[in-house]
Amino acid sequence: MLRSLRLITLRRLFRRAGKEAQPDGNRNQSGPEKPFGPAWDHREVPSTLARSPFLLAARGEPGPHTPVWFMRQAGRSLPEYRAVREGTTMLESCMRPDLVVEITLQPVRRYGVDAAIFYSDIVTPLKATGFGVEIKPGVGPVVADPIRDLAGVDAVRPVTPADVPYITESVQELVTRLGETPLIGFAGAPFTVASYLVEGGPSKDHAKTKALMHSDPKLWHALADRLADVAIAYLTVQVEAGASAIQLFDSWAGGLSPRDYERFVQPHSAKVFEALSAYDVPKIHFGVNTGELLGLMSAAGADVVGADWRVPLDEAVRRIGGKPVQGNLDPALLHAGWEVLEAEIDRILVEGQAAPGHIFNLGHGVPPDADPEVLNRIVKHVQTKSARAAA
Ligand SMILES: Cc1c2[nH]c(c1CCC(=O)O)Cc1[nH]c(c(CCC(=O)O)c1C)Cc1[nH]c(c(CCC(=O)O)c1C)Cc1[nH]c(c(C)c1CCC(=O)O)C2
Repeated sequence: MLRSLRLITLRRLFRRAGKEAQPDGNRNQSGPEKPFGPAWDHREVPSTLARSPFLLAARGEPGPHTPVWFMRQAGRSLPEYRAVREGTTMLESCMRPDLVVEITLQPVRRYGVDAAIFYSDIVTPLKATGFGVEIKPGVGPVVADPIRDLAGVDAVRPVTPADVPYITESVQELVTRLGETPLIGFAGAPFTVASYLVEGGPSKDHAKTKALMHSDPKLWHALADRLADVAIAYLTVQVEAGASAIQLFDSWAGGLSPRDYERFVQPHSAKVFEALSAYDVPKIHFGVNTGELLGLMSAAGADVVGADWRVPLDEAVRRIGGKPVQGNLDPALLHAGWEVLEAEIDRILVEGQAAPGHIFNLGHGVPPDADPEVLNRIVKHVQTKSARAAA
């Protein structure tokens, strides 16, 4: 019954988008020059979570349309977020399942994105073990005692499920509420989290962190190895509670040379991916300004690699070895007007066809001043423009 209802809904969606099967079953009329991959067999309706557009693309399989979600889709750009967050600090809000569930669902409700991302932060698991970290509004994570020695490393420890009952509870509730929309769990990668812990807060050049790597490699590797364990523990809690995919954010790795990345960072991120391979969930890896690192980040063990706007998406696909790709609209263009945006989106959709699966996203997070109406229009455009003809 449910299955046939979904079939009808999907057929209606196809029709609304003006998509009819072509003789070769391989093309919709309104798309750009190149076809959007192989025809999608409508008899294989994604009636389960496993066949949702996001999970199909992440596994490199064809689906009904190119899935779309946004990094930082939950957050200050949404008035409903600002309303529920009033009077609560960021890290407090992460410990309240009622708020976590509501905030995670807000962009799904508003935009109909193809995936939800768990509302939390990369420093939540540190805070949960009593580590001295706060999130300063408009600034980011700030650490009371920056790490300088092995005693500092010992203050960092992975969470156990008993430390974070609110994470398990929030994920379980979300998975129930989201139904066929996948929930992405996430963690900060060892380098990006280490940068906050060594610098004491946000940094543009990561100078202290880089100096530490080279001057005291033993201490660096001890810290990065511990942070790999932190990420593994945090991701494991989310996956055990029902998250369908994970994303490891190495947002600031783009500040490193490939040589330093390979020596000081890749083994630790690889440890995280290796541990998570025990679960049947796609693993996404993302960083900003990582054009020169895409191959190495892919080789760390990701199933899907995210790219920012600095590398054309088809070139990114080549660099990551032909894996599924995520990206890569420049968030700055959210303010450039619809005509510009539409052309960019269409170009990205075409370039994304170089990959066995493409997940549409921004090249970095939604800025706080983004217009939700613009994001809504992007979602609808990606989903209709990329809709594949039924076979
Ligand atoms: C580097 C990093 C952090 N946190 C995160 C990263 C990696 C992703 C990236 O590169 O953006 C990850 C993160 N942080 C947040 C999410 C939630 C889900 C989502 O993407 O919608 C995710 C996935 C919520 C958040 N994390 C934060 C906010 C804003 C806090 C608020 O609303 O008060 C949100 C919604 C705080 C935070 N936390 C951090 C920063 C830089 C900031 C912004 C500080 C500011 O500008 O105020 C550290």
